[in-house]
Amino acid sequence: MALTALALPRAEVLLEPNFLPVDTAEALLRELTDTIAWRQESIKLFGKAVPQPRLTAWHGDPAAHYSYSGLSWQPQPWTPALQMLRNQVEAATGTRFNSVLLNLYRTGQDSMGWHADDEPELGDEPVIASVSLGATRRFRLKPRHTELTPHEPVTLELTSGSLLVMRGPTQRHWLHAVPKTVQLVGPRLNLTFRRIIIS
Ligand SMILES: O=C(O)CCC(=O)C(=O)O
Ligand SMILES: [Fe+2]
Repeated sequence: MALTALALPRAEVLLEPNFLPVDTAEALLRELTDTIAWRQESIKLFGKAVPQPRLTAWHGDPAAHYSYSGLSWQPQPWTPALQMLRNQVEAATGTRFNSVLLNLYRTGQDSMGWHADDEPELGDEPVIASVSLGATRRFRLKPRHTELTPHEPVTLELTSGSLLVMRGPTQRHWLHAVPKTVQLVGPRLNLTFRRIIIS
């Protein structure tokens, strides 16, 4: 299997559903769930601290500082498991990454709202490589400006072991989200590998 491009205007989105074997994904899910120092961060909304509906962790090279949703992140060091996965993702994408954001969606009530990964630290056309482990969740994409990019929202089912890559102008022209679901789903762990531009 290889990365396959989706036919979307003003975007480069590629998907490889079976990037990791099922048992590898299962073992990695268990190891990361148990060993990562998960935190529930809060974001300021209208001056009020609102806990994010998911757990997060940030690992990377020491120089890869990052701000995300108004939060400032100092990366934790690479663990052997994260380092090994980074090597595989770099080989599959032909891109170097210096950090990874981990998100743990504990239940169907955990989610991520509409956003683009367009922070200045990521540069003009960032490559974001996203590995999913555990429960299948819906990943939605929609144009930022429907006049410029007329297209219906797109829904992908991100299964355990899948690799999704967003690159080129995707973050400039599209938003993405992981909506809540009322279905009874187990935990899902997502890792987005990124390259922070170190100034
Ligand atoms: O969980 C996902 O699939 C998406 C995560 C995401 O968009 C992000 O970390 O910026
Ligand atoms: Fe994102």
